[in-house]
Amino acid sequence: GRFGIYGGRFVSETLMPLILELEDQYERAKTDQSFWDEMDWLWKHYVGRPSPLYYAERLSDHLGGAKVYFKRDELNHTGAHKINNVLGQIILAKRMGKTRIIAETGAGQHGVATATVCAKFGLKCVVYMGAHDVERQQPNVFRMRLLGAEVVPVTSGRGTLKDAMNDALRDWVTNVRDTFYCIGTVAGPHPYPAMVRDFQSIIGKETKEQILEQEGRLPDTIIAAIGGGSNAMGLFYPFLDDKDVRIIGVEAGGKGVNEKMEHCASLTGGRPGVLHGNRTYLLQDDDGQILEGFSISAGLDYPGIGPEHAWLHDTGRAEYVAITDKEALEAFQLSCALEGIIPALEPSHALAHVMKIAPDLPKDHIIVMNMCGRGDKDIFAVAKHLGVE
Ligand SMILES: Cc1ncc(COP(=O)(O)O)c(/C=N/[C@H](C(=O)O)[C@@H](O)C(C)C)c1O
Repeated sequence: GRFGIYGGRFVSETLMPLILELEDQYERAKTDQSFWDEMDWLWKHYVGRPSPLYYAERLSDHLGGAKVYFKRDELNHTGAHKINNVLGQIILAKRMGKTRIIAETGAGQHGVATATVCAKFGLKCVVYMGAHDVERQQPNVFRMRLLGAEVVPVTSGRGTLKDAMNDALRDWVTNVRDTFYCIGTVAGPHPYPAMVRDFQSIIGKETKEQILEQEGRLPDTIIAAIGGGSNAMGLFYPFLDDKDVRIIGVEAGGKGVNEKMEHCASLTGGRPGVLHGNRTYLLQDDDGQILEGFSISAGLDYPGIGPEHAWLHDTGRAEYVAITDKEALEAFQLSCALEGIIPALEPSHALAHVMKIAPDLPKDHIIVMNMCGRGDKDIFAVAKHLGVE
């Protein structure tokens, strides 16, 4: 469960039996064809996979350089990539006889995906969400409740995602018998980061098939936004051994990566530490206190990053850059204007970096960007930022 010195399993003793049972279930499921048959059926008939690989022609012409493709995971059921992972974890939870699912959420997409799959399988669902995020992602809070989930606003700490994850872990320790913790990103104690990556890898597997079909070769650059890093790991993982494919992760630069730490660029502006059960890069002060971080996008507003990204960063296999709120808002508007696609603020960060690099790249350079979520949840927040009602 290690990626170099990153990853591992830093949990309280009371959780160990459950973590070991989960690891055993996952190891067995990995080679169990009936598990993947059930996943494939649900991905096709319930999620609507494969998601299209779409050539954004008008955007590419406007940028005047590389050919830009969007991997359209915003077209999945519930409007983001989160459901890819939730399906896998809940099938495992059912196999473990669990009847109550808990989850943390920030942007609410993971919460909505968890509530959705619980409604489909008739499982009880409790979602922990920072009070601040409850405010800025109201549409998703209402959707979760419509789907039958209990949404618990978290006011401990500063009432953000970090506190929601801590409260979810506390719930889990108290209810290990009937409860399964469905983690929304490639964080948490082993096996979560590897398991979430494996479920999200459907994104990269489809992309590889689709780009070979449409262009007859692999992309030159693949790029994705990073909160905890699950949509990025899902796109990147099937390409790690294709050394000619340049890999770029885009973190939330907030108001700018500076000493005021008003960002969530854990790799660019953080250092190694332990949080939520794994060792990775974290935003922390000199005493090791985890900082809140800042981003216009709730989905990237996480002061840590998946341990596998920390390793890809240190080994140089992937590059990691930071995009500010302002740059993300510009990309958000460009996607609407040129492609008729309202992106979530999260993938808007990846698009902002595409806008930076595409113009200077040759016309036959192929970029694939993960359009990991749609912007319905963000339109009121964006309207406020743009001063238009
Ligand atoms: C549309 C969309 N795009 C990207 C992300 C970033 O999460 P990763 O893909 O795991 O880096 C997110 C993250 N959403 C989480 C959530 O909905 O709970 C997030 O807020 C937390 C798990 C960090 C998202 O909603």
